[in-house]
Amino acid sequence: MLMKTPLRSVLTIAGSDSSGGAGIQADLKTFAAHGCYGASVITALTAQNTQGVHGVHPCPPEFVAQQIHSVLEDLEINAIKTGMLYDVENTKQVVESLKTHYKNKPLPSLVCDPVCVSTSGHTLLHPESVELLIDELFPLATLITPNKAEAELLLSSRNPFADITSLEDMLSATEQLLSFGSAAVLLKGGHITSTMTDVIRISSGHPGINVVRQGLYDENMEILQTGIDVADHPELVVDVLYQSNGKKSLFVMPRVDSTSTHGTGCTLSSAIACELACGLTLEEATKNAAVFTHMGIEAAHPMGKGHGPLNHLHSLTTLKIPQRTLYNPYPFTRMLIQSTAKLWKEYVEHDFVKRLGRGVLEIEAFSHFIRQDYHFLKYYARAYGLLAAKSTSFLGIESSAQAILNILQEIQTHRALCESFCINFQELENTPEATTTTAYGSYLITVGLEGDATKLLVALMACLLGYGEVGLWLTKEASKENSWVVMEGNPYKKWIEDYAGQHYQNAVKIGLETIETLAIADPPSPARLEEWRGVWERCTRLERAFWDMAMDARK
Ligand SMILES: Cc1ncc(COP(=O)(O)O)c(N)n1
Repeated sequence: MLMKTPLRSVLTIAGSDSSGGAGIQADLKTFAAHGCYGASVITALTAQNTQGVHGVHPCPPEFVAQQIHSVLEDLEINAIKTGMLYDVENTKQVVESLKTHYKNKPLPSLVCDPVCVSTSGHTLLHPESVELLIDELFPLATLITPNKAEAELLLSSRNPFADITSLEDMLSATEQLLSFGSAAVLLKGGHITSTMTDVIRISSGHPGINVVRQGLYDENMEILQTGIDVADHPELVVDVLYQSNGKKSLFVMPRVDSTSTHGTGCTLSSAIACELACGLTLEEATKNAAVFTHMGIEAAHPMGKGHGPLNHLHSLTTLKIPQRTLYNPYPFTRMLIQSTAKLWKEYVEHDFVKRLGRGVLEIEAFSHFIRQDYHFLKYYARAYGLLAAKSTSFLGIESSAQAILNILQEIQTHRALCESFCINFQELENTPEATTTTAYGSYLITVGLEGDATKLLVALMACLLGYGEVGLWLTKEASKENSWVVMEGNPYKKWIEDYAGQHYQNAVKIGLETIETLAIADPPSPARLEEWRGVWERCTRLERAFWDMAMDARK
């Protein structure tokens, strides 16, 4: 018999959004994207679209009770999420049904998204229900996930003029919200702009606080650039998690400038419920769910005339979307680059590269580099051989074989280039291999021997992509008026042209397409993703070291 991993079931109790971006529809899509089975209890129907909510038709409370009963008496539910409850009757009913059903057994993880007002400004919870939500539902909840407006509304019911405008306000608001009785509070920072300075100030003022940097910042918490398309000083979104055991965490993400945010709160709370259903800790669940939601916004398609939905199914469908170039053509690769943005920039904009672009790079440095690169390419080709061995489709084998042929061609170019610099073939072959070359090359072989195809491709991409980036960057700079990059009379012109050329850029494109396909066909677990990030970072570091080595060879 086929062994199956247990399917986790998650229930959403929420309102229906006819336009499919928020509510029940967002929740079920998010459950599916997480590989969870989704059940749903509808509290109200809404007639809405990306421009607003045009009507609400609440479900009779008896029927809400009947739906909950039908689901819970039959299915084993591993986590529950509540969203729009709309009125006093239904809020009361949800609390009562949950209490009745779980009288003699533990309530599964309950994530309560206190949906009060839609992004478009429509009331989704009657004001009289707020007290009930606080007094009756929150004490049952594992987590509540208010945004700024919801937190202000909840707090104002006890304390007039609650106004949350800074990270400090957020911290004190979470503390007050926790006193309403849930086991934890996640206050979402989407409507409050923070900077890294704010995060540093808060974390130094609260020694116990855990800053989860989502892999976007280096150890010194400097703001980084991808070198491709991230602003110099990005505005941040910081979510604050406060647990009743006293643990406080900040989840720091760059702000995505997008109007495709309809359903963001529903998606985040649903993703957390799925992660909790799968047994993750609250902190891990929040971290993964925040990344999931962030990527959903990045991968969104413009839809409708107003605030369109995020892409709930980005992890399943990004590659199948015809015009992938709309916002972010390579989300997985971009995420890798962002995770090592500073290092990446140090590699592709290395002094070696800049001097080469100006045509003033010392011949000793280039000669050392080209000889070592010649040795390195042997490892590189062998690693692609391992990739072919790990491929299970002819397409995979073909693209690895093609990569090897490309490397063999690159070797020919190196030999010709060396001759033009008066280094003959024998001299090239006889050059001793430097430690840095061995370190990098043998690391690729090790990853190839021990890991899966995607991990090996991640290792190979740092070189493939980096050289492509260097070629394009220098060429683009050269085309500017009074550019610092000199092509005429530059002894390294041919080298630049080769990497900016169609042939090499085509190889880069194939590499990108392949890695995105692999990462989406077999979505990584958080642990596996972290491992891939580590491989990426190490290879980027080794690339930087390669050019450091060349610079050290100058007399
Ligand atoms: C049924 C339903 N549930 C929740 C929301 C909130 O979502 P948003 O804040 O994106 O409008 C909504 N608009 N409709």
